[in-house]
Amino acid sequence: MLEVNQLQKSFHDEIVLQDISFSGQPGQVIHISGENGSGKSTIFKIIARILKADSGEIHYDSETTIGALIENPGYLEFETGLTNLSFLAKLNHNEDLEKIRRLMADFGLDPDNKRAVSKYSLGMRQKLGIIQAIMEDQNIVLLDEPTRGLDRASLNHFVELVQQLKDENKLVIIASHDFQAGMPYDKTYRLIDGVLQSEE
Ligand SMILES: Nc1ncnc2c1ncn2[C@@H]1O[C@H](COP(=O)(O)OP(=O)(O)OP(=O)(O)O)[C@@H](O)[C@H]1O
Repeated sequence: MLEVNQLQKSFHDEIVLQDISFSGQPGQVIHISGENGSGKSTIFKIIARILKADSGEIHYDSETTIGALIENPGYLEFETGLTNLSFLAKLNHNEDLEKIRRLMADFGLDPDNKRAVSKYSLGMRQKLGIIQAIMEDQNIVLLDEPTRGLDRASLNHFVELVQQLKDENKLVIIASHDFQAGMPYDKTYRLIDGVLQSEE
């Protein structure tokens, strides 16, 4: 479903990705760990086609949709969380308001709360970002440091959410510094010096 072959990427003279190859299938959960600046976000940006690799190839089916939480997504700061998510889904003509409301409520965000996103905490913003990456039933879900700022209950819900995505046959790829206990990982990699090392 996703094939990543021999990606290379440099910024100016700095080689960030030397040789990145891996593949993922529907229903798999993949973890990529690595230190700050090792290139995790760069891999996601290339898969999401925000950034071009210097060489190498990415293959996925033409009907595949990608959801992504990468770095700090921008929002309409003076609007509510629900308005923001609904707006983003409408841009793709793919709004399922009931689903958005349910995803928010399940994650402890009251969809009817009138608080503007500018007043959201880091964890609340992360939840919006995670919901945005899955609310349109995307087939491949890329989550970059998704658990930043999440409290214990939200972490537990996140683990359940990833299991649900797996059960729904999504391919979920998570990048983070550390290993989250209880996650249903099928493959784990460590990104070191621009190369992915399998941890199995
Ligand atoms: N647009 C860019 N221009 C120049 N250098 C960049 C650019 N994007 C990333 N880099 C550099 O590439 C390296 C990898 O960055 P990247 O954000 O992919 O790492 P990361 O593993 O996601 O880091 P973190 O864990 O801190 O989020 C860093 O040295 C960064 O400074």
